[in-house]
Amino acid sequence: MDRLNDLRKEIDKIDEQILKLLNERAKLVIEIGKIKKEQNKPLYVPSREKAIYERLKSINTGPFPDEYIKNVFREIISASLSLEEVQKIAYLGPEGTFTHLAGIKHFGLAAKLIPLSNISDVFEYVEKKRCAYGVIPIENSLEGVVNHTLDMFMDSALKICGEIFLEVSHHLMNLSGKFEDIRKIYSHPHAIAQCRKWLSKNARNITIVEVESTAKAAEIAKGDASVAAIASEMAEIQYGLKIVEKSIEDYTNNYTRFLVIGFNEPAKTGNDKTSIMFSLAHKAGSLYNALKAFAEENINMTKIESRPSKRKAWEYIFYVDIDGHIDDEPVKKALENFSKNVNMLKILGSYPKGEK
Ligand SMILES: O=C(O)C(=O)C[C@]1(C(=O)O)C=C[C@@H](O)C=C1
Repeated sequence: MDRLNDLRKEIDKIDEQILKLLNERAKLVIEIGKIKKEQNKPLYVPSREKAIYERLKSINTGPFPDEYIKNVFREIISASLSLEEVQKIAYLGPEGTFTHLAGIKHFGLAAKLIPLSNISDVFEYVEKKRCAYGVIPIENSLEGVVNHTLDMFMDSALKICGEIFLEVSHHLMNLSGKFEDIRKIYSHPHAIAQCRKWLSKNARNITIVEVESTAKAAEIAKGDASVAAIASEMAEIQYGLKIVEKSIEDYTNNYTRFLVIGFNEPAKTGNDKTSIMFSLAHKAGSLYNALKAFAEENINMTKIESRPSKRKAWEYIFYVDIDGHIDDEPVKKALENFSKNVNMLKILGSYPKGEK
Protein backbone atom coordinates (compact mmCIF):
# COMPACT_ATOMS: atom_id res chain seq x y z
CA MET A 1 0.00 0.00 0.00
CA ASP A 2 2.84 2.38 0.94
CA ARG A 3 4.62 1.50 -2.28
CA LEU A 4 1.45 2.39 -4.22
CA ASN A 5 1.20 5.74 -2.45
CA ASP A 6 4.89 6.44 -3.01
CA LEU A 7 4.58 5.74 -6.71
CA ARG A 8 1.50 7.99 -6.96
CA LYS A 9 3.34 10.74 -5.18
CA GLU A 10 6.13 10.46 -7.75
CA ILE A 11 3.58 10.63 -10.54
CA ASP A 12 2.10 13.77 -8.97
CA LYS A 13 5.54 15.37 -8.98
CA ILE A 14 6.11 14.47 -12.62
CA ASP A 15 2.64 15.75 -13.57
CA GLU A 16 3.48 19.05 -11.91
CA GLN A 17 6.66 19.23 -13.97
CA ILE A 18 4.75 18.39 -17.15
CA LEU A 19 2.22 21.13 -16.38
CA LYS A 20 4.99 23.63 -15.70
CA LEU A 21 6.62 22.73 -19.00
CA LEU A 22 3.30 22.95 -20.83
CA ASN A 23 2.94 26.50 -19.57
CA GLU A 24 6.48 27.36 -20.65
CA ARG A 25 5.66 25.92 -24.05
CA ALA A 26 2.37 27.84 -24.21
CA LYS A 27 4.22 31.13 -23.59
CA LEU A 28 6.48 30.44 -26.58
CA VAL A 29 3.47 29.58 -28.75
CA ILE A 30 1.83 32.92 -27.80
CA GLU A 31 5.05 34.72 -28.90
CA ILE A 32 5.09 32.78 -32.19
CA GLY A 33 1.42 33.68 -32.68
CA LYS A 34 2.18 37.41 -32.36
CA ILE A 35 4.97 37.19 -34.95
CA LYS A 36 2.81 35.20 -37.38
CA LYS A 37 -0.02 37.73 -37.03
CA GLU A 38 2.38 40.63 -37.66
CA GLN A 39 3.73 38.86 -40.74
CA ASN A 40 0.24 37.86 -41.86
CA LYS A 41 1.17 34.18 -41.82
CA PRO A 42 -1.30 31.33 -41.21
CA LEU A 43 -1.52 30.34 -37.54
CA TYR A 44 -2.09 26.68 -38.28
CA VAL A 45 1.10 25.15 -39.74
CA PRO A 46 0.51 21.49 -40.62
CA SER A 47 4.08 20.97 -41.90
CA ARG A 48 5.51 22.08 -38.52
CA GLU A 49 3.04 19.90 -36.63
CA LYS A 50 4.01 16.89 -38.71
CA ALA A 51 7.71 17.59 -38.12
CA ILE A 52 7.06 17.73 -34.34
CA TYR A 53 5.27 14.35 -34.32
CA GLU A 54 7.90 12.69 -36.51
CA ARG A 55 10.83 14.05 -34.50
CA LEU A 56 9.36 12.99 -31.15
CA LYS A 57 8.58 9.52 -32.46
CA SER A 58 12.12 9.15 -33.76
CA ILE A 59 13.70 10.03 -30.39
CA ASN A 60 11.24 8.18 -28.18
CA THR A 61 13.00 5.61 -25.99
CA GLY A 62 9.81 4.16 -24.51
CA PRO A 63 8.05 2.60 -22.72
CA PHE A 64 5.55 5.36 -23.69
CA PRO A 65 4.06 3.92 -26.92
CA ASP A 66 5.08 5.59 -30.22
CA GLU A 67 1.54 5.35 -31.61
CA TYR A 68 0.10 7.58 -28.88
CA ILE A 69 2.71 10.33 -29.07
CA LYS A 70 0.73 12.03 -31.83
CA ASN A 71 -2.54 11.89 -29.83
CA VAL A 72 -0.94 13.51 -26.80
CA PHE A 73 0.90 16.20 -28.76
CA ARG A 74 -2.11 16.76 -31.03
CA GLU A 75 -4.00 17.98 -27.96
CA ILE A 76 -1.04 19.98 -26.62
CA ILE A 77 -0.70 21.74 -29.98
CA SER A 78 -4.47 22.19 -30.33
CA ALA A 79 -4.69 23.82 -26.88
CA SER A 80 -1.59 25.94 -27.56
CA LEU A 81 -2.93 27.11 -30.92
CA SER A 82 -6.14 28.17 -29.19
CA LEU A 83 -3.99 30.70 -27.27
CA GLU A 84 -2.96 32.23 -30.61
CA GLU A 85 -6.58 32.05 -31.81
CA VAL A 86 -9.35 29.45 -31.47
CA GLN A 87 -9.48 27.69 -34.83
CA LYS A 88 -13.00 27.60 -36.27
CA ILE A 89 -13.54 24.54 -38.43
CA ALA A 90 -16.69 23.87 -40.45
CA TYR A 91 -17.52 20.24 -41.15
CA LEU A 92 -20.22 18.13 -42.73
CA GLY A 93 -22.51 17.59 -39.75
CA PRO A 94 -24.57 16.96 -37.79
CA GLU A 95 -22.60 16.31 -34.62
CA GLY A 96 -21.52 12.73 -34.24
CA THR A 97 -20.77 12.04 -37.93
CA PHE A 98 -17.52 10.42 -38.99
CA THR A 99 -16.55 13.82 -40.43
CA HIS A 100 -16.94 15.29 -36.93
CA LEU A 101 -14.63 12.58 -35.62
CA ALA A 102 -12.13 13.29 -38.43
CA GLY A 103 -12.18 17.02 -37.55
CA ILE A 104 -11.36 16.26 -33.91
CA LYS A 105 -8.66 13.79 -34.94
CA HIS A 106 -6.98 16.46 -37.06
CA PHE A 107 -7.53 19.71 -35.16
CA GLY A 108 -7.86 18.45 -31.57
CA LEU A 109 -10.44 19.23 -28.94
CA ALA A 110 -9.57 22.91 -28.52
CA ALA A 111 -10.77 23.77 -32.04
CA LYS A 112 -14.34 25.02 -32.42
CA LEU A 113 -16.04 22.58 -34.78
CA ILE A 114 -19.09 23.94 -36.59
CA PRO A 115 -21.54 21.39 -38.07
CA LEU A 116 -23.10 22.36 -41.43
CA SER A 117 -25.78 20.46 -43.25
CA ASN A 118 -24.14 19.88 -46.63
CA ILE A 119 -20.83 19.87 -48.47
CA SER A 120 -21.60 23.06 -50.48
CA ASP A 121 -22.25 24.94 -47.23
CA VAL A 122 -18.84 23.88 -45.87
CA PHE A 123 -17.14 25.23 -49.03
CA GLU A 124 -19.13 28.47 -48.84
CA TYR A 125 -18.43 29.00 -45.13
CA VAL A 126 -14.67 28.71 -45.71
CA GLU A 127 -14.75 30.73 -48.96
CA LYS A 128 -16.51 33.58 -47.15
CA LYS A 129 -13.89 33.33 -44.37
CA ARG A 130 -16.49 32.68 -41.71
CA CYS A 131 -14.09 30.00 -40.46
CA ALA A 132 -10.47 29.03 -41.15
CA TYR A 133 -10.89 25.51 -42.54
CA GLY A 134 -13.47 22.97 -43.61
CA VAL A 135 -13.52 19.17 -43.28
CA ILE A 136 -15.38 17.08 -45.85
CA PRO A 137 -15.37 13.41 -46.87
CA ILE A 138 -13.75 12.60 -50.23
CA GLU A 139 -13.73 8.81 -50.53
CA ASN A 140 -14.37 5.54 -48.78
CA SER A 141 -12.18 2.50 -49.34
CA LEU A 142 -15.24 0.30 -50.04
CA GLU A 143 -17.78 2.67 -51.59
CA GLY A 144 -15.51 4.93 -53.64
CA VAL A 145 -15.55 8.63 -54.18
CA VAL A 146 -17.93 11.29 -52.81
CA ASN A 147 -18.93 12.91 -56.13
CA HIS A 148 -20.34 16.05 -54.57
CA THR A 149 -16.98 16.92 -53.01
CA LEU A 150 -15.08 16.42 -56.29
CA ASP A 151 -17.61 18.55 -58.19
CA MET A 152 -17.28 21.41 -55.70
CA PHE A 153 -13.61 21.90 -56.64
CA MET A 154 -14.59 22.87 -60.21
CA ASP A 155 -15.66 26.37 -59.20
CA SER A 156 -13.91 26.86 -55.88
CA ALA A 157 -10.74 28.82 -55.17
CA LEU A 158 -10.11 26.80 -52.00
CA LYS A 159 -7.04 24.61 -51.64
CA ILE A 160 -6.66 21.19 -50.10
CA CYS A 161 -4.49 21.73 -47.00
CA GLY A 162 -4.60 18.29 -45.46
CA GLU A 163 -6.06 14.80 -45.51
CA ILE A 164 -7.37 12.63 -42.68
CA PHE A 165 -7.90 8.88 -42.70
CA LEU A 166 -10.37 7.32 -40.31
CA GLU A 167 -11.04 3.65 -39.83
CA VAL A 168 -14.79 3.26 -40.05
CA SER A 169 -16.72 0.81 -37.96
CA HIS A 170 -20.50 0.71 -38.01
CA HIS A 171 -22.61 -0.30 -35.02
CA LEU A 172 -26.29 -1.05 -34.76
CA MET A 173 -27.81 0.96 -31.88
CA ASN A 174 -31.14 1.90 -30.37
CA LEU A 175 -32.60 3.21 -27.11
CA SER A 176 -33.04 -0.14 -25.37
CA GLY A 177 -30.02 -2.01 -26.72
CA LYS A 178 -32.42 -4.90 -27.59
CA PHE A 179 -32.63 -6.30 -31.12
CA GLU A 180 -36.24 -7.55 -30.63
CA ASP A 181 -37.51 -3.95 -30.25
CA ILE A 182 -36.29 -2.91 -33.71
CA ARG A 183 -38.82 -2.40 -36.56
CA LYS A 184 -36.88 0.10 -38.69
CA ILE A 185 -33.19 0.75 -39.28
CA TYR A 186 -32.04 4.22 -40.40
CA SER A 187 -28.66 5.17 -41.82
CA HIS A 188 -26.69 6.90 -44.57
CA PRO A 189 -26.77 4.99 -47.91
CA HIS A 190 -22.97 4.36 -47.73
CA ALA A 191 -23.25 2.82 -44.25
CA ILE A 192 -26.23 0.68 -45.32
CA ALA A 193 -24.25 -0.50 -48.37
CA GLN A 194 -21.27 -1.37 -46.16
CA CYS A 195 -23.43 -3.54 -43.89
CA ARG A 196 -25.42 -5.22 -46.70
CA LYS A 197 -24.46 -8.82 -45.86
CA TRP A 198 -25.16 -8.47 -42.15
CA LEU A 199 -28.52 -6.79 -42.85
CA SER A 200 -29.68 -9.41 -45.36
CA LYS A 201 -28.78 -12.18 -42.90
CA ASN A 202 -30.10 -10.61 -39.69
CA ALA A 203 -32.63 -7.94 -40.58
CA ARG A 204 -34.71 -9.38 -43.44
CA ASN A 205 -38.05 -8.25 -42.01
CA ILE A 206 -36.89 -4.89 -40.83
CA THR A 207 -37.52 -1.78 -42.96
CA ILE A 208 -34.31 -0.01 -43.97
CA VAL A 209 -34.58 3.77 -44.35
CA GLU A 210 -31.91 6.00 -45.92
CA VAL A 211 -31.19 9.40 -44.35
CA GLU A 212 -28.53 12.05 -45.03
CA SER A 213 -26.07 11.05 -42.31
CA THR A 214 -25.37 8.35 -39.74
CA ALA A 215 -25.71 10.97 -37.01
CA LYS A 216 -29.15 11.99 -38.31
CA ALA A 217 -30.13 8.32 -38.05
CA ALA A 218 -28.93 8.26 -34.42
CA GLU A 219 -30.87 11.44 -33.71
CA ILE A 220 -34.08 9.83 -35.04
CA ALA A 221 -33.40 6.63 -33.08
CA LYS A 222 -33.09 8.67 -29.88
CA GLY A 223 -36.88 9.14 -29.77
CA ASP A 224 -38.15 5.57 -30.21
CA ALA A 225 -36.73 2.15 -29.31
CA SER A 226 -38.37 0.56 -32.38
CA VAL A 227 -36.03 2.64 -34.54
CA ALA A 228 -32.36 1.68 -34.71
CA ALA A 229 -29.46 3.48 -36.36
CA ILE A 230 -26.32 2.25 -38.02
CA ALA A 231 -23.79 4.81 -36.85
CA SER A 232 -20.44 5.48 -35.22
CA GLU A 233 -19.43 5.08 -31.60
CA MET A 234 -19.40 8.88 -31.41
CA ALA A 235 -23.11 9.00 -32.32
CA GLU A 236 -23.85 6.41 -29.64
CA ILE A 237 -22.33 8.67 -26.98
CA GLN A 238 -23.78 11.87 -28.44
CA TYR A 239 -27.36 10.61 -28.64
CA GLY A 240 -27.46 8.35 -25.57
CA LEU A 241 -28.09 5.11 -27.48
CA LYS A 242 -27.09 1.55 -26.62
CA ILE A 243 -25.19 -0.73 -28.96
CA VAL A 244 -27.20 -3.75 -30.10
CA GLU A 245 -24.45 -5.22 -32.30
CA LYS A 246 -20.92 -3.95 -32.73
CA SER A 247 -19.00 -3.72 -36.05
CA ILE A 248 -21.64 -5.01 -38.46
CA GLU A 249 -19.74 -3.93 -41.62
CA ASP A 250 -19.18 -6.62 -44.25
CA TYR A 251 -15.49 -5.97 -44.69
CA THR A 252 -12.77 -4.81 -42.36
CA ASN A 253 -10.18 -2.39 -43.74
CA ASN A 254 -12.93 0.16 -44.13
CA TYR A 255 -11.37 3.61 -44.23
CA THR A 256 -12.79 6.98 -45.13
CA ARG A 257 -10.52 9.73 -46.38
CA PHE A 258 -11.41 13.32 -45.54
CA LEU A 259 -9.96 16.57 -46.88
CA VAL A 260 -9.14 19.76 -45.03
CA ILE A 261 -9.93 22.76 -47.25
CA GLY A 262 -8.89 26.38 -46.79
CA PHE A 263 -6.67 29.16 -48.13
CA ASN A 264 -3.52 27.80 -46.50
CA GLU A 265 -0.83 26.26 -48.72
CA PRO A 266 1.30 24.02 -46.47
CA ALA A 267 5.06 23.89 -46.92
CA LYS A 268 6.65 20.61 -47.94
CA THR A 269 7.37 17.98 -45.29
CA GLY A 270 9.07 15.28 -47.37
CA ASN A 271 5.97 13.09 -47.19
CA ASP A 272 3.32 14.95 -49.15
CA LYS A 273 0.63 14.49 -51.73
CA THR A 274 -0.50 16.81 -54.54
CA SER A 275 -4.04 16.86 -55.97
CA ILE A 276 -4.81 18.25 -59.41
CA MET A 277 -7.80 18.47 -61.76
CA PHE A 278 -7.61 18.79 -65.53
CA SER A 279 -9.48 18.41 -68.81
CA LEU A 280 -8.25 16.97 -72.11
CA ALA A 281 -8.86 17.17 -75.82
CA HIS A 282 -11.06 14.36 -77.20
CA LYS A 283 -8.17 12.75 -79.08
CA ALA A 284 -6.69 9.28 -79.17
CA GLY A 285 -3.95 8.94 -76.56
CA SER A 286 -4.48 12.33 -74.86
CA LEU A 287 -4.78 10.89 -71.32
CA TYR A 288 -1.80 8.62 -71.96
CA ASN A 289 0.28 11.50 -73.33
CA ALA A 290 -0.52 13.71 -70.36
CA LEU A 291 0.08 11.14 -67.61
CA LYS A 292 3.39 10.09 -69.18
CA ALA A 293 4.90 13.19 -67.56
CA PHE A 294 4.52 11.58 -64.11
CA ALA A 295 5.97 8.23 -65.20
CA GLU A 296 8.99 10.03 -66.68
CA GLU A 297 9.75 11.63 -63.32
CA ASN A 298 9.09 8.35 -61.48
CA ILE A 299 6.14 9.89 -59.64
CA ASN A 300 3.56 7.53 -58.15
CA MET A 301 -0.08 8.30 -58.90
CA THR A 302 -2.29 7.36 -55.95
CA LYS A 303 -5.69 8.10 -57.45
CA ILE A 304 -7.51 8.92 -60.68
CA GLU A 305 -11.21 9.79 -61.06
CA SER A 306 -13.28 11.32 -63.81
CA ARG A 307 -16.47 13.36 -63.51
CA PRO A 308 -18.77 14.87 -66.14
CA SER A 309 -17.69 18.47 -66.74
CA LYS A 310 -21.34 19.65 -66.49
CA ARG A 311 -20.46 22.30 -69.11
CA LYS A 312 -20.88 20.09 -72.19
CA ALA A 313 -22.27 16.55 -72.61
CA TRP A 314 -19.61 13.79 -72.65
CA GLU A 315 -16.82 16.08 -71.60
CA TYR A 316 -14.94 15.05 -68.49
CA ILE A 317 -12.83 16.51 -65.73
CA PHE A 318 -10.11 14.25 -64.33
CA TYR A 319 -8.88 14.27 -60.74
CA VAL A 320 -5.47 12.88 -59.96
CA ASP A 321 -3.44 12.57 -56.76
CA ILE A 322 0.31 12.11 -56.95
CA ASP A 323 3.02 11.55 -54.36
CA GLY A 324 5.14 14.63 -53.65
CA HIS A 325 4.86 18.37 -53.12
CA ILE A 326 4.58 21.06 -55.78
CA ASP A 327 7.92 22.43 -54.50
CA ASP A 328 9.70 19.09 -55.07
CA GLU A 329 11.80 19.37 -58.25
CA PRO A 330 10.45 16.18 -59.96
CA VAL A 331 6.83 17.25 -59.27
CA LYS A 332 7.51 20.75 -60.59
CA LYS A 333 9.11 19.36 -63.76
CA ALA A 334 6.39 16.74 -64.29
CA LEU A 335 3.60 19.31 -63.92
CA GLU A 336 5.33 21.65 -66.35
CA ASN A 337 5.40 18.90 -69.01
CA PHE A 338 1.94 17.69 -68.03
CA SER A 339 0.44 21.18 -68.53
CA LYS A 340 1.57 21.15 -72.20
CA ASN A 341 -0.71 18.19 -72.91
CA VAL A 342 -3.96 19.26 -71.21
CA ASN A 343 -6.63 21.87 -71.97
CA MET A 344 -7.05 23.03 -68.39
CA LEU A 345 -5.01 22.33 -65.25
CA LYS A 346 -5.85 23.38 -61.71
CA ILE A 347 -3.59 22.55 -58.76
CA LEU A 348 -5.91 21.73 -55.88
CA GLY A 349 -3.13 21.66 -53.31
CA SER A 350 -0.01 20.04 -51.88
CA TYR A 351 -0.40 18.82 -48.32
CA PRO A 352 1.13 16.46 -45.75
CA LYS A 353 -0.03 12.87 -46.24
CA GLY A 354 -2.54 11.69 -43.64
CA GLU A 355 -1.70 8.75 -41.39
CA LYS A 356 -3.71 5.59 -42.03
O1 LIG B 1 5.25 26.78 -34.77
C1 LIG B 1 4.22 27.43 -34.88
O2 LIG B 1 3.95 28.09 -35.91
C2 LIG B 1 3.23 27.44 -33.77
O3 LIG B 1 2.28 28.21 -33.82
C3 LIG B 1 3.37 26.51 -32.65
C4 LIG B 1 2.59 25.23 -32.84
C5 LIG B 1 2.94 24.32 -31.62
O4 LIG B 1 2.16 24.25 -30.67
O5 LIG B 1 4.01 23.74 -31.67
C6 LIG B 1 1.13 25.54 -32.83
C7 LIG B 1 0.37 25.54 -34.00
C8 LIG B 1 0.93 25.31 -35.32
O6 LIG B 1 0.03 24.66 -36.19
C9 LIG B 1 2.23 24.61 -35.24
C10 LIG B 1 2.97 24.57 -34.11
